[in-house]
Amino acid sequence: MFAESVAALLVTTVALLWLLRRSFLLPLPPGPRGHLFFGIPSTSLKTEPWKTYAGWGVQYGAPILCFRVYNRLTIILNNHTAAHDLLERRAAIYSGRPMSWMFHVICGRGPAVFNISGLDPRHAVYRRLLQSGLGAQAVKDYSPILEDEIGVLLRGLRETPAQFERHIRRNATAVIMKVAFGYSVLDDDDPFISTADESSKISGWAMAPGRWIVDYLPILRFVPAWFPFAQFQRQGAEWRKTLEFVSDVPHNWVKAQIAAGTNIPSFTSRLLKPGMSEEEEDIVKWCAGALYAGAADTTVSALISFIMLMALHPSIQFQARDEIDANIGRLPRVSDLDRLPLLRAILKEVMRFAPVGNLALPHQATQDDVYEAHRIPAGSTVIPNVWAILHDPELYPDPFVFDPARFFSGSGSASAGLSARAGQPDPYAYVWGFGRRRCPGIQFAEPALLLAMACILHTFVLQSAEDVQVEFTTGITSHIKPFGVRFTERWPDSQVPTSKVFSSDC
Ligand code: HEM
Repeated sequence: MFAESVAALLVTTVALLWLLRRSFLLPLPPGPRGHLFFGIPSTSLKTEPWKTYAGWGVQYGAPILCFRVYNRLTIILNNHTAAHDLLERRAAIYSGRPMSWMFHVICGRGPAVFNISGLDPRHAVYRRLLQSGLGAQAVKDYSPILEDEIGVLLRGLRETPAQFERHIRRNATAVIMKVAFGYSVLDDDDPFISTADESSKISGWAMAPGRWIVDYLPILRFVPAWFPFAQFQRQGAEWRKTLEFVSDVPHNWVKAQIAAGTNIPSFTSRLLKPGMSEEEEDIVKWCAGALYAGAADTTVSALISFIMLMALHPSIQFQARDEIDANIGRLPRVSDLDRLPLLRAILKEVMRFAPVGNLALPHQATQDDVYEAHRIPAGSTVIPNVWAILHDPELYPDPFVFDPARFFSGSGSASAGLSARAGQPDPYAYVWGFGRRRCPGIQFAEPALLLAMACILHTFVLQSAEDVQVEFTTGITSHIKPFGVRFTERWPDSQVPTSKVFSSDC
């Protein structure tokens, strides 16, 4: 008996040692190692880093890469299998967010939905509230808001088409401010319009790898702002004010409206209950703020890409317009969208060709792990290279060709002339992110985008110069760099009364 116990102990010890040895001795995934102390210079990641990562994938012949900036490790997942295996199948240990001392602590954004760790109990509460507030039923309730705001958008495009970006941005902000807070954006100078754009830029700057010394030496967060080298404290304090404006002002505005009995139903007013604890109210505030932060810049990027790509591809534009004319025959409404399969395929192709988030958002490994004989240490930042996946020629032949037929197998006039390439993987598996951090706004974003797309094509013909070079901006969300698009009205005033075209009742 004694001998058996000793043998069992020995076997267990050897097995444990073997396992430990295996994971400690396994190499990190391949990738550029850079300088012994500094690692990779962060300046090399300033412009379109997704292309740099894809290039490294070819150079090192591996779909999963590793590099270091100072003392922080980043793992890049350059293909769909690695992204799926780690971020979906092992979501339990890949749902963290990398700590950004600059953004989370100095700018005060730690508790935000986007930033909170997947292990924090608040994460599950946030997700539950967002899913119920953005689910199919909620979207039905918000349809009148979408339809009303489309009227304002079309009017703006008609009056000052050259400013189409400004109109699109106004529309995205107005919709989400109404949904989240019941707040009406009345004019283009509303502070929430410019702040949406600014907040998104601040998030990108504050989380840029290698930019803030405090991210690599967190002890520096205690250095006072007046200290000569503490520029990060001064900049952080300024950004904090802008970001707090976005979360606190509308929340307090809803509370004041409720107290005065003048509130209109919104995500926030539905969730705020008398006698709520401070903690519960704080959760509501961060969730509503996440609607604004999640929706405002992303939908702008997708819609602007759509407009530019339609202007560059008139034959696809006209087929989509024919589908709208044949299946609906008037200004579309939310309830009509299921009758526009070609338009949905176009949206998928816009999001594949010009992804809104080329690197989604970074996840963090919360435990040591081993993948394909490589070690992934706990605490590593894990980035899915969505751009590389969506431009992988094995998944999407001729990936740099804009071709909605990849996702359209319909028949009839709308499909005439489209190449028979349907059946390529649905880009929605990647463009919305992965696992437990996947975008909770999908059910809201898709109809909002489709409605705007359908109404724009119903109302205007879009044209651009032919020799335009499509280029992209770098940021958490990426945009096609703007070029001129001409909007020609399909229904001159004399034929269709304005109120008929632009009212949501028609
Ligand atoms: C074109 C539109 C949109 C795209 C492409 C998009 C894409 C994404 C992506 C890639 C992520 C990160 C997922 C990950 O970490 O794996 C994300 C997260 C998120 N999105 Fe969206 N999104 C869009 C619209 C929206 C809208 C309309 C809302 C809300 C109304 C929203 C709310 C959020 C929130 C709250 C998160 C954070 C989830 C978390 O960290 O747990 N998004 N989105």
